[in-house]
Amino acid sequence: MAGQSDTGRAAALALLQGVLDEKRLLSEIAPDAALAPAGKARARRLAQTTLRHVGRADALLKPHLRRLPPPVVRQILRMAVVEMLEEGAPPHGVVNAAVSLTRAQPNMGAMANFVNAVLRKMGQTDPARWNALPPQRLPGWLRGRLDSAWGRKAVEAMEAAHARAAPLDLTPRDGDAGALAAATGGQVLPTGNVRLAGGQVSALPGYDTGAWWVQDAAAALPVRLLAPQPGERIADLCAAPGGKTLQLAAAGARVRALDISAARLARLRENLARTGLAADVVEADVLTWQPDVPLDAVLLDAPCSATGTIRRHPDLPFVKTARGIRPLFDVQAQMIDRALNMVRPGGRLVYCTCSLLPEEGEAQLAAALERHPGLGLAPVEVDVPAHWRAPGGGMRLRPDDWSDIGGLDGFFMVALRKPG
Ligand SMILES: C[S@@+](CC[C@H](N)C(=O)[O-])C[C@H]1O[C@@H](n2cnc3c(N)ncnc32)[C@H](O)[C@@H]1O
Repeated sequence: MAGQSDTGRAAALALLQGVLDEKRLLSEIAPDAALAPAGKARARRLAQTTLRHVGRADALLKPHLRRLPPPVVRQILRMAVVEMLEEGAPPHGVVNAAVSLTRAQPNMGAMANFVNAVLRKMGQTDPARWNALPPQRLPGWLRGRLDSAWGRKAVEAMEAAHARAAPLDLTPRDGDAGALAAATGGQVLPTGNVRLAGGQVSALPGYDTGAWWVQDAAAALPVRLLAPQPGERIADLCAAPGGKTLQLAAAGARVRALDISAARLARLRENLARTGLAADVVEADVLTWQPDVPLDAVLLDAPCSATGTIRRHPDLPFVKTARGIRPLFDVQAQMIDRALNMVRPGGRLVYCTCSLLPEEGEAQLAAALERHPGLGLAPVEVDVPAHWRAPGGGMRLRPDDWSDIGGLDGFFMVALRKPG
């Protein structure tokens, strides 16, 4: 009978096939229902670690493959190499598990000896050789764009950042990062978040009472730029699953949290319930919705390529394409125009995207300023490193920033003021 770890490997293999062979995002692949929560988490972790290092595994495997094996066998080999060399799992167990997994695949029994022979050689690899392999490269289309935007050195630094899993950042509901750090054993970040190495979220102190929520330090900054005041009417457009809604509500604003996705809004409602915070939840399309009265401020966290989140979503580079992303640029511009329509004269708009592409950040800002004469940059009171400030206004954050303390998501954000 298969043990939990074998079942976990089979589930991880299914996730890898979904991403690498079927070009589906991990979030779109239902986890194996037969697995216990810990097994699901392990399968996801193994799949994600493999995705972060596929390029390095291929570099080691290449001399041993006279021709490419069938896709399923290729994924088994890649996963086993990463388990042995990146995770440091004992080769004997990994090789045996990979051979069993190969035998369990339809019509792949004859490949079992080949898998065994290749992986036995891989198991003898000097760890120093693995560690010396360069980080996995981004796909050509994305690498080219980032290279022309930020330069080759920056791209290599971002690739190195993508090889590392993201830490766990928490936002305290009461703003007291010091107390939360003391309770959880975490580190206070300059953004007012608390950083932990990882761990089971629901087991951390304060989870049940909703004393905090999980939110990358970079993702917590747009609300700080908006500087919500108690009683202000603020719409959080594209709100789900609601990290920014929670920040706005915790600041005492009267929040309308709007999103087009009912499934994602269900998660937002759960987050509100857990933290005991209040917002008016609206399922609607930003491109058609209009508030009944003009708003003091709007936060627009627009749908984007999400290329700033590759550290936590290593599946993205294998699934997203330049062609798939391009239509979003127009949507973002339309959303900015709609959002400005919702704000009262003198009101604020914060626009942000978790993207590394200037088309979704700096270029959107420049075009919006051109389309809307009188629209101005709002003063930014947040204390951030000078190099985060983008030359044309707003802030540019990259995953290779803060490399000594675990990095942060890539983002562009800007605060704008509508003419009075
Ligand atoms: C970047 S995510 C938002 C993350 C969220 N602001 C947070 O901090 O948790 C973008 C969201 O935009 C929503 N969305 C996409 N197109 C939309 C539209 N036309 N109208 C409203 N929401 C939309 C998606 O459902 C998704 O939840």
